[in-house]
Amino acid sequence: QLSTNYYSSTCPKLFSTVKPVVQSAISKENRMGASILRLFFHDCFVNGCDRSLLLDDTANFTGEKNANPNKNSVRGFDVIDNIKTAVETACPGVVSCADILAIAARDSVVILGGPSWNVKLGRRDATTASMSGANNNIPGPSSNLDVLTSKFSAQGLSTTDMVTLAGAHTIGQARCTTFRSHIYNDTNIDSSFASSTQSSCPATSGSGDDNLSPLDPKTSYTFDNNYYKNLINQEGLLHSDQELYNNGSTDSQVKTYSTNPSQFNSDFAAAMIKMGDISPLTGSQGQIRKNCRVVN
Ligand code: HEM
Ligand SMILES: [Ca+2]
Ligand SMILES: [Ca+2]
Repeated sequence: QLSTNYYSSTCPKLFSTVKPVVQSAISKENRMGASILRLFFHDCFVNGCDRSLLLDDTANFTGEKNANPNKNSVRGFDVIDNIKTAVETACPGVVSCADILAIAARDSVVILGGPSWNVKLGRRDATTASMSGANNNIPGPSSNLDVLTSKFSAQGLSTTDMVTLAGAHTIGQARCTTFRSHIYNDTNIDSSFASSTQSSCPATSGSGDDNLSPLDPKTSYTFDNNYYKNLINQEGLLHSDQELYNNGSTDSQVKTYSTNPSQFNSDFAAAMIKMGDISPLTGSQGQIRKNCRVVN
């Protein structure tokens, strides 16, 4: 039902309106591309890619921003607002926030050197959100391979898709609280990587919880296949990262990607399209929000 040319007559300048806003946000702060890509994932796993995540909490509405996987963690909402403002100027009332984020996620990957793909469009925006869905559906950093597999499977994504999409951790940063246990307690970690990471993440819970470390230290701002090389070197930052290469069924795919960047790139593009297909609102469902943070 979604199509790549959905706005070709109603908003022909859509792509050329979105990309410069994404570009300037990344130029201002390199990390922002990663943050936008993650917004897409955390939204699509809760009621599909309906941008439930973008809705602000109000006195009588509880959204997803304060769910555990999102609180003090997801970021980039102001950039989505800036894109929406630019798109509303070009084509008022036509383009959904749902589609804007799908385009912005693609543009972020491209700007950081990753693959491109044709974004399917025609999604509409939710009028509801689900805090419990966010808490239950989005896998946490201490998940083992079985939990990761089942949370992706619940969204119609295969284990192969999961290993591919986890390659998004080739960019961006994580807070100490999300990897403390891995770097202090796990044994499937390179010892010098563990000690260097420990230097900015104190062992005691409550101290330095928000200190950041790069998910892929060597090429933190480049979308490449280096994440998989890290896993083979036992340099995954999160417990969940290293689970993908821990003598299990996904080891072979990690190995393939570590030596074959073009296969990773083409699989990543295909998997992003697949994730973007999760339960879209179409036709008369939902609405085209005027402001991505509030229901019309
Ligand atoms: C496989 C299961 C996954 C788990 C357990 C996981 C977990 C995490 C955690 C704990 C963080 C750090 C958050 C923080 O400290 O605030 C993070 C960051 C990130 N995740 Fe994932 N993630 C997964 C899959 C994905 C997928 C599928 C994508 C996108 C396709 C993605 C994109 C990102 C990005 C880009 C960042 C860095 C964000 C930034 O720097 O602002 N992750 N992830
Ligand atoms: Ca959603
Ligand atoms: Ca990288």
